[in-house]
Amino acid sequence: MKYSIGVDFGTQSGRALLVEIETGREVAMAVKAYTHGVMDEYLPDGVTKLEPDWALQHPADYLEVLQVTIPEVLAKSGVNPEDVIGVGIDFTSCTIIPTKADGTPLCFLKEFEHNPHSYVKLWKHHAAQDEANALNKLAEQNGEAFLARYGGKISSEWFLPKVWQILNEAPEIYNAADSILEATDWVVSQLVGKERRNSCTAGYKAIWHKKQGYPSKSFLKLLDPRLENLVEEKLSTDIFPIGTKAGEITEKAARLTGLKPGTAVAVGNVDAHVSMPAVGITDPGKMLMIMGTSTCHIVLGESEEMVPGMCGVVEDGAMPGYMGYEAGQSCVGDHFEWFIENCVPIQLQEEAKQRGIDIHQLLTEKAGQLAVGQSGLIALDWWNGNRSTLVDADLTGLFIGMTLLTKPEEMYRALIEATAFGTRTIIETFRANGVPVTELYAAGGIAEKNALMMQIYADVCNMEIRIADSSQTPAYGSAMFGAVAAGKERGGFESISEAAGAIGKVKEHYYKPIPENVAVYEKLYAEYSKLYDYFGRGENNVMKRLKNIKKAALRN
Ligand SMILES: Nc1ncnc2c1ncn2[C@@H]1O[C@H](COP(=O)(O)OP(=O)(O)O)[C@@H](O)[C@H]1O
Ligand SMILES: O=C(CO)[C@H](O)[C@H](O)COP(=O)(O)O
Repeated sequence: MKYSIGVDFGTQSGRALLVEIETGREVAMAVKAYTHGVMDEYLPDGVTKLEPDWALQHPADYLEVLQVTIPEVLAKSGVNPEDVIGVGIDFTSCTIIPTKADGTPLCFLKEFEHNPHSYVKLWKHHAAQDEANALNKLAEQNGEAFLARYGGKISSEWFLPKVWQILNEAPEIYNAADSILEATDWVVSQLVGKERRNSCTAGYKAIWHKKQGYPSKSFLKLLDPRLENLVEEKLSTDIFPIGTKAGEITEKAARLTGLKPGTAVAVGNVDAHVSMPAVGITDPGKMLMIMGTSTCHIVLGESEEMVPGMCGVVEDGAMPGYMGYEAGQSCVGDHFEWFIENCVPIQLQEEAKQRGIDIHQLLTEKAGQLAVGQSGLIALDWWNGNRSTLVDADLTGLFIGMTLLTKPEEMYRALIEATAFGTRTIIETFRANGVPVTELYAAGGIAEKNALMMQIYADVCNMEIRIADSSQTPAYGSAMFGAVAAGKERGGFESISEAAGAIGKVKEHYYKPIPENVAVYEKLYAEYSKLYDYFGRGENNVMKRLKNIKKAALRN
């Protein structure tokens, strides 16, 4: 038997999954929580305070994940490393890291360890909104064609606003960086000893196009004369398609991971996109929601359509041979996390403890006893801004309909429904703009853990939902890409579509819309849509004004 390992670098932790290639059997899994977690208040020195909307990570944590989880899956499974023929990596994105030419992250250097800009900017770092706004304004004025490929707006989560923020606020870091790259490519470089930038993050996050390349020098100069040579100075025009081999495990990486030197390593990928073949999707119209801290929506299309508010359309971005469309919601599980940390009374916490269940399970159980519409609540799912279709990180959350009788489980349910309405808005926007969405699939921690939530999504969207048959879908997808990198002759696959056909999998059980619920959700969705437009499209910018007042108050 031959095996492949997929390593999924999430928001809070990294996990490795060892897969038997022929059968798709998941043999062993290991998780390592990041030692430094998400740094959103202080640097590791404990004194350097971060401003609001920052979210950083420490690259040492990524190496630790490799060092801990790969030996662990080898030990747990008893598989001989000789029989592991491939490794694939996926990551959150856009998650970027400034490094020296030899790959050393700037935050590893003594001189920069107290400088926040030397660390990894995590996908949910939202402090480059000013740069994103300025970029969008100039791109629009200049008639830049790339803008439409990103739904009309470049998000503050993406590569260029984040890099520009470094330049604006810490030119010494910008100047010291020989390379600024996606964390997925950095980890791959640590395994194979050379930089191999992937087409997925280049396309979706760094405004790279297969035929047109990056934004022009003249546009970059218009943004800031110091950015004119950004591509030559900090990026690369050598972009490697997903589904190809980045290289092989070096002697150094072998010492770190316990793998054999020469093991094939796939070009890096993104947690969302890598999950498509894992559920067996290889053709257009089938939308996959990857639901966790945030949700990404990926769907394949035949033609390049310009969809307002999508995250991007990239040729070969998710599956070779197709246009890959991405949209997303910046905050899904994070809503529920916020809620359980801040809004759950002690009695409920005790009840969960006594019954030996998770507080999410308890709230879900109670929320499941409510009839649709019974709470009288609607929420706007913008606790971490709106990624699609408004592309605005400055929007914030909202509950409407609260009374003295409002219960925590009603609020929890309203948050679930809000995320479902957000997804429906995305689906309808795709459909209205020439990208068919005919089937719905879900993967990720939440799709597996929360049956009520999946039923609510089926009812709100009035679509059946099929669920990934792996609790580690991204890692499983990465293992498939690892097997493709190894190639057929070594016991892997010829192509990712062959792999998807052979071992892509969904559960037998799927969710079907319940007609009575669908009818009530139609009414609630109509109300949600009104609130969405009112607060999100400029009619009432109260959320932004409050944010400015807050920023001013924090400065004093
Ligand atoms: N039973 C549950 N129902 C809904 N959300 C949950 C449940 N359990 C955990 N979560 C949320 O799921 C998120 C974690 O999702 P997961 O897929 O495990 O991680 P990640 O997004 O980092 O890959 C957290 O934000 C947490 O609040
Ligand atoms: O933007 C994304 C992919 O393009 C994801 O939202 C981001 O990577 C975070 O993923 P997760 O919620 O699973 O931690």
